[in-house]
Amino acid sequence: MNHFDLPKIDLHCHLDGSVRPQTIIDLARRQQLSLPSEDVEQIKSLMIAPETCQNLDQYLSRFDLPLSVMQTEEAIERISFELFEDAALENVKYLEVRFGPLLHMQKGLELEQIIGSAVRGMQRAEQQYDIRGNYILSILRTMPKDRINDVIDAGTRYLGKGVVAFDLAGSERSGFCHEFIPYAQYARDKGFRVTIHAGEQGDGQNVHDAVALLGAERIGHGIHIKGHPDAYHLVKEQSVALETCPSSNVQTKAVTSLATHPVKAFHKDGVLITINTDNRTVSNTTMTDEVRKVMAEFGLTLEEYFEIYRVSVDNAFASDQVKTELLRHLP
Ligand SMILES: O=c1[nH]cnc2c1ncn2[C@@H]1O[C@H](CO)[C@@H](O)[C@H]1O
Ligand SMILES: [Zn+2]
Repeated sequence: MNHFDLPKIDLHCHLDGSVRPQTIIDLARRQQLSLPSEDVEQIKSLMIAPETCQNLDQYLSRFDLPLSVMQTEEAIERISFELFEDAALENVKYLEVRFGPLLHMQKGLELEQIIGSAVRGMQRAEQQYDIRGNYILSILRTMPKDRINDVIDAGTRYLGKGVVAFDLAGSERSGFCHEFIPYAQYARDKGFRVTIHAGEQGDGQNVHDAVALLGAERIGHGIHIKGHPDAYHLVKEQSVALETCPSSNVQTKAVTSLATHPVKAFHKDGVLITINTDNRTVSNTTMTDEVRKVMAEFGLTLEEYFEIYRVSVDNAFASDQVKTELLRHLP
């Protein structure tokens, strides 16, 4: 099967984890920043998280290097454009990219400039390639909460014009949802859709809480609903789609191996699952690779692949018009 040619949808992809290594080198030169190395292979190896990460936190240590060059409007615009370009060139037809605007203020950029730059890069790629997209604004759970509403306010200007949703990301502790209820509510009141990273490193209860307390319509990963009947039933009953990211899930030890990933079991049992990259560079992957790996490991038929593609369309935070276009790719 030619996985490259299949139409694909990626609903869970981080901007800062998907930067081309060569772009890091170019931008560092331009910004007169010193890098640990100027060799593209070296930079690549510093960015890719090992298969043997101890946990999610070790995986998350790989983001400092890309973030160091993502502190200007030009850099953010370029990286956004290149990510959509890379995805379009492997037949990704729709891509939702997320990033944490608060991580891009080290050199004095304002939130609106940061979000605007990301959106402009995406729109430039949309004009040039057969791809559509949207942005999701992530809040890092470990950061001070005093500027969360500022991110939501700045993003509101772009709602429906490139920004669609609110997310919580970063290190996952048990019970984190309780602290974020008013922020998720504020985002929903402003018109943001909600997806939350949960059940990746933390337990199934986090997934339950993300849906019940934060109004999550989708869950980033959600692996640990396996073994948590309440969370499992809630996800199924409320048709919450899981954004699984198989390679990343192996790296962060959300699963012990691809063979033990619950993606196929969930799908067979009627849990809505989607296949995504998480981080193209940090997880050293593409949508083609993720689809190939899952289809090979679990012997998925083309029909099953398109069932999953349809789940992605149904649960995308896209306009009806874009969804109609995406459904045209079904055989
Ligand atoms: O799989 C993940 N789980 C939780 N947080 C993540 C994951 N991948 C990336 N980030 C975090 O999201 C931030 C904004 O893009 C990144 O800087 C990283 O800290
Ligand atoms: Zn993620």
